[in-house]
Amino acid sequence: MIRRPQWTARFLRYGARLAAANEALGPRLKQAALWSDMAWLKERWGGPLVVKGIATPADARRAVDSGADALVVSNHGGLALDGAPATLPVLQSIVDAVAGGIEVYLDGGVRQGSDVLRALALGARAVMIGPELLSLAVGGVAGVEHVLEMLRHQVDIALAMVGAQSTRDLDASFVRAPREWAIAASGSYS
Ligand SMILES: Cc1cc2nc3c(=O)[nH]c(=O)nc-3n(C[C@H](O)[C@H](O)[C@H](O)COP(=O)(O)O)c2cc1C
Repeated sequence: MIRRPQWTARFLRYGARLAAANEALGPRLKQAALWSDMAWLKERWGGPLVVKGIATPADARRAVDSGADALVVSNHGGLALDGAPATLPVLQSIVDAVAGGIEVYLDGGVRQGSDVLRALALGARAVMIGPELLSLAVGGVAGVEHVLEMLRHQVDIALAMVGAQSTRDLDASFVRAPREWAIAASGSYS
C-alpha cells in the first residue's frame, strides 16, 4: 500500500482535534443530567421545568413521568449528534405520546412563517428559534424585533394562503407529510 504523506498528516491533525474535543467534552458529558436528576432539579428550581432535546415518543413519556411541565422537541440544531432526526417529522408522534398532558414546543429548522404553521398544525403549542436571533449581534434589539415582525408577517401570509383565519383553525390535515416522516417517527432512523 502506498502511504500518502498528506493523508497521514491530515489524519494526525484530525486525531489531535478529536482528542482535544474529548478532553473538553468528556468531563461535561460525565456530569450530564440524567432522568433521575429531574426530581432534584424540580425541588431546587421550584418553577416550571421545561425539558429540551426530546426526539422520541418514549423519551416524551419519560419526561412526563419525571415531572416535566413542558417539553421541547429538539435536536439542538444538529449541533450535538449527527444522525439525530429532524424535529418536524417526529413532532406528531411525540404530541400523541403525551396526549395533552403537558405542552410540547418545537425547536429546530424554523426559518419562516410556514415552518411555524406546520409545527402548530402538528400539535406544537409554540416554536423556538435560534440562529435568527443572532440578529441580536448584528442589529441589537431592533434586529430581533425586525426578525420577529418578519416572522409574524410571514405567518399571516401563510395563514391566508391555506385559507385559515387563525392558527387555531390548523390541524394535521394542513400538512402534507412525506413517507419518510413515518419512518422518522417510528424511530428507525440511524
Ligand atoms: C450560537 C448557538 C448557540 C447555542 N447554544 C446552545 C446551548 O448552549 N444549549 C442548547 O441546548 N442549545 C444551544 N443551541 C441550539 C439552539 O438552542 C437550538 O436548539 C437550535 O439552534 C435550533 O435549531 P436550528 O438551528 O435548526 O433552528 C445553540 C444554537 C446556536 C446557533
